[in-house]
Amino acid sequence: MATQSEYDVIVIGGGPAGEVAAQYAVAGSDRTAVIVEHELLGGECSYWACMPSKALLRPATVAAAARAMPGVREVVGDAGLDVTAVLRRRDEFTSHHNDSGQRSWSGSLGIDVLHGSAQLTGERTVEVSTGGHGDPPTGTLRARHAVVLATGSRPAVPSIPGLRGALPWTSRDATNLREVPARVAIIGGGVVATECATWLLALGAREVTLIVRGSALLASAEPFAGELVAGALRAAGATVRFGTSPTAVHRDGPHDTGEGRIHGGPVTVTLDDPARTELTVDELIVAAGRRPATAGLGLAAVGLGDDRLSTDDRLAVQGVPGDWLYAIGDVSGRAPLTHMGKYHGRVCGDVIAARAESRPLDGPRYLASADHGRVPQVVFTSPEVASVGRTQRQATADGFDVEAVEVDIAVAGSLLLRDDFAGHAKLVIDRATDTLIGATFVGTEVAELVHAATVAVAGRVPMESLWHAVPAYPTVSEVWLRLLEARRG
Ligand SMILES: Cc1cc2nc3c(=O)[nH]c(=O)nc-3n(C[C@H](O)[C@H](O)[C@H](O)COP(=O)(O)OP(=O)(O)OC[C@H]3O[C@@H](n4cnc5c(N)ncnc54)[C@H](O)[C@@H]3O)c2cc1C
Ligand SMILES: NC(=O)c1ccc[n+]([C@@H]2O[C@H](COP(=O)([O-])OP(=O)(O)OC[C@H]3O[C@@H](n4cnc5c(N)ncnc54)[C@H](O)[C@@H]3O)[C@@H](O)[C@H]2O)c1
Repeated sequence: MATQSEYDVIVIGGGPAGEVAAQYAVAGSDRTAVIVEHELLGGECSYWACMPSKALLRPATVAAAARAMPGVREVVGDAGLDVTAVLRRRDEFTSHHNDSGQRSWSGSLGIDVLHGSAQLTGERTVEVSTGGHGDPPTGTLRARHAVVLATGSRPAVPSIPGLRGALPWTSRDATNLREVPARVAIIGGGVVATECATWLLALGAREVTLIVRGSALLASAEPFAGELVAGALRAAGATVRFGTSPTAVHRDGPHDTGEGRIHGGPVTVTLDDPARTELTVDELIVAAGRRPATAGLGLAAVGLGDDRLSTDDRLAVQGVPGDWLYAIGDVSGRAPLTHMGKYHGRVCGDVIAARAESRPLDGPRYLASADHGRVPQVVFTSPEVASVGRTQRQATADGFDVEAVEVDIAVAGSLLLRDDFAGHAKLVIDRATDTLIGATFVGTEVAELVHAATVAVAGRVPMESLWHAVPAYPTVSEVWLRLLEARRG
């Protein structure tokens, strides 16, 4: 059990959001904090999500760039990736699922870490079971100032007959794969599905089929993003089936062989198309979204009626008086991205510190305003999709009178990067204020382009001023000039 039972701040969940909240809540003070974590300190992001997925994707990007470059392609040839070496590097990125580095970090800040499952039992009171959920509690902690819920999210598994019993892969298996299935079907057409299809093809999967119930990949992005990613996945050998969902799943001999290993015999997926098409694959991956991890958190004990949390912009949970309960990161139901969870952690930690010291919460520092129309995201497919703020469709739905401008990315910098560079960019401009409210870039390695757009959106920089932000030559950022020129006509 903990070295003490009373802390200034108790954080439930030691993912990126929880860690940062604890750090900011105690920074420069003698306040005490504990993080209760039932798996590994560092959370989903470090061991099963961002880190392993990006470690699997980067070698494919580098190999494709090398193969596209005369003078280099003659040296690298057509050979596929060295799968063993890629997986070894992936395992280094996830610290072989050893969180001692994270624990040293928290120790260096004076933050205690308690291994166990936590649940709320009343105001400022948290019960911890060191065994797991459902086990008898092993201790009760009390928070003097705040309890922060940072429990993340869980994959949603649709109720399709036979699906759960077939022991399909979730993103945890796909990011921690130990063997590459030759034939794979993926349920979903969102971020996990498209990134996962990209690395599976690069690692040598022979048949990859995306089963997409809607009519687009990456449906919440600008439509051209999903179209370009679908085209690239098909060119790499994937099959993308739109407008269809599985109606039944059957597996011969499902067997829990462990994370990232093929879970039994062949899987047959029946689709709801008129032909009742059956796909037979070696592994099925569920990438159908994620749900906030609120189950078993004891929300009813603090008067919350259901399992959905809603927070104000100080990240305090609404419906709980006294400003002692906060929710951040994926569990908050706000943008489910690591950088946004860490941002919540910074805002929430600062709010807790100010309230503990009876300081006024003046100024924008204490409000998580970036959640509203200013969220950046990069989808690390090939091509990448980098975006911030609202799409044209979202902006119109939100009542903005918008102007959109778009161009292909074909500038000196992009041609220098790759002879075959292909990409597209779009700006969404609010006519009333003449400021940028959304931007999307699709193309090879456009990830680093998005922060300039984020600065313009967050800073409400007038379009007129952007004209004087001169992009260096020759860089892919010259696309900004092309966009502004296209707008001038
Ligand atoms: C495959 C994949 C790839 C992704 N790639 C990216 C990316 O490239 N960039 C990006 O920004 N985002 C990415 N994401 C999203 C990102 O992983 C999440 O947004 C991020 O992990 C959320 O952080 P968090 O701290 O809110 O939750 P988590 O990282 O989920 O951490 C929550 C922690 O709480 C613990 N916990 C839960 N309940 C309890 C309890 N009752 N008691 C004690 N501990 C508990 C869990 O064990 C976990 O460690 C990806 C997601 C997936 C699935
Ligand atoms: N690079 C990144 O930033 C990154 C990478 C991976 C994941 N993530 C985060 O993780 C979250 C989860 O990703 P995701 O891809 O699982 O979710 P998503 O919401 O992006 O996509 C879910 C997909 O599953 C489909 N779907 C949902 N329910 C279904 C059902 N019952 N039957 C068939 N299809 C169904 C949806 O139509 C959609 O295509 C995302 O919100 C994203 O923020 C981020």
